[in-house]
Amino acid sequence: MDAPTTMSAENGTSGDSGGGGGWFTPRKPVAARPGGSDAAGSGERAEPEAEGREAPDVDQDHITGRRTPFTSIRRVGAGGAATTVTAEPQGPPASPDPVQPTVPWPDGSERPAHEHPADPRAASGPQAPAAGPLDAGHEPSARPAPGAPPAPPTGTAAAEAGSPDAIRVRRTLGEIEPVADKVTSYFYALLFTRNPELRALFPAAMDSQRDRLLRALLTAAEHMDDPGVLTEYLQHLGRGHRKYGTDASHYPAVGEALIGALSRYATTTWDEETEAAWVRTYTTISQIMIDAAAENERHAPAWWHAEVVSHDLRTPDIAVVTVRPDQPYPFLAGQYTSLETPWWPRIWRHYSFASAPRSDGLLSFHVKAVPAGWVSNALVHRARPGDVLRLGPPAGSMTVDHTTDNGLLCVGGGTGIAPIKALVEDVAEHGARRPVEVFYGARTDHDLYDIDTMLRLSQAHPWLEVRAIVDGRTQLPDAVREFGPWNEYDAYLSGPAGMIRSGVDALRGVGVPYERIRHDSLDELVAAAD
Ligand SMILES: NC(=O)C1=CN([C@@H]2O[C@H](COP(=O)(O)OP(=O)(O)OC[C@H]3O[C@@H](n4cnc5c(N)ncnc54)[C@H](O)[C@@H]3O)[C@@H](O)[C@H]2O)C=CC1
Repeated sequence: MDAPTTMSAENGTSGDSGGGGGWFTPRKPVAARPGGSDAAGSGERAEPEAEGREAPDVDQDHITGRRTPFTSIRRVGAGGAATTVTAEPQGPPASPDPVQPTVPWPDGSERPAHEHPADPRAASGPQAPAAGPLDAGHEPSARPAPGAPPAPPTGTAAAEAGSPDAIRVRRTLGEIEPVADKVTSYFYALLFTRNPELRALFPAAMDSQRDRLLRALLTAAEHMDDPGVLTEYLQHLGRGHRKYGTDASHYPAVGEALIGALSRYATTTWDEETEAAWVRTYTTISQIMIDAAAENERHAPAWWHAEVVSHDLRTPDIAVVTVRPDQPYPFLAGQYTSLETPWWPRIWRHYSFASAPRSDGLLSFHVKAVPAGWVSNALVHRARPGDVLRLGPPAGSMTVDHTTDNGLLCVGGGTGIAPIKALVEDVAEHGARRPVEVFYGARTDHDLYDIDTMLRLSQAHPWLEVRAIVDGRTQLPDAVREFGPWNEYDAYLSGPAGMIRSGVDALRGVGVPYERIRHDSLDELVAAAD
């Protein structure tokens, strides 16, 4: 199964993945489903559905009619790159990665999400789109997640708060929310009809993909008044979209399709002022993305080729896949990447690195094949040594803070144990004498596919305690609550979205402040990601 987009305890916002909630509304807390298995909880995020689930119903006049010129978008990231977002009705500025984590089109990512600008421990690694591109969060009480914008204000008063542009943008979003599917269809119909060359940047079947791009754009627009978090988010999106072949010249076309779709469906609130507000907002969004991509291009490839060097089938549906990147791949333990197989071009999924950086440069992933998982099934049942995959940039901020001596409470459910193992190795390499407590949860004994590795680590390191929790009398989060106290620990949760939700609840219930709780994006876990 895919890995997540990383985040710390996060709040709810819409993002590039589909999971619970509409595009433009704050994420509603989703009740944990004890014992249940999340849609993506068991693995790969939902796969894109077949293309064309809905007739676009494109207005030909609209397609060929007046277009909104995005002349202020600079094609190259140089020259006074915008690094902060302004929602003031003036100057141009910057840009996101939709889906997949995203905005860039094709995917949308990067986890997510996962760089937390507001988090002092946030990793500075590349993308998060798996962070993905617009990842999103959930827990309403938690702080914003890395790589994801903060939850929007709620209520009428909140909707009317903020800059004039932000107010107009939110009014548009409020009006189109009930017809979000139609707006999406129309947006892509406009985009591809006017710019057929862009179609090749997207997967052949791309329902979830298309949702990501537009969703990412709208999510970003919704948060234009929060430059601190948004800028980081958009930069991440811009970097993450490089792997899709996104180019600065593509942004105006997307902006025109965006304005075309919004103006068609926001008939009550759309006027010249509103259009001007959207043009400024999109120009800001796209410029940030373009600048981030240009800056990233100076020191990192858009993607890495990675040859499979070993494929270890641990259970009938779980494989440990090890690859050798074609060039150095810098990342931090606890991060994840986006991965594309040769069998499903332009379909990217997130997987966490299952080891801390190794001297031989090899990277390992734990993959669980899930029923509808194109990528996960290919990786588990088809991939063999010699096959070449593509990797996006690393992302995620679920990394170890080496500036503190706090203990680490690590909770890994199923293949969510992968990044936990990497964190343990990271602590070991730093020679720290800080306590690390790992709770490794699984449905059955048989599902504890990596328990031998974890036990070997605990035998080698006296500061490490590993506990296997198999479903039965108690579930993973309950077990964590029974031990403790955890007030001297930083918590890391990795696994199914439901486990993370109930894990956060359990930890908060025993007094662990949310700023000490880190996990990947729940949205990434419950919906298609990149
Ligand atoms: N492969 C990777 O690199 C990574 C995968 N993940 C995610 O981890 C998940 C792993 O899925 P599976 O192995 O199928 O796990 P699973 O469904 O077999 O569950 C693993 C553990 O989590 C507990 N759990 C599940 N749902 C729960 C809930 N609602 N409340 C409390 N506890 C719950 C189970 O009791 C079990 O102990 C996937 O969602 C995947 O996206 C997360 C990080 C990295």
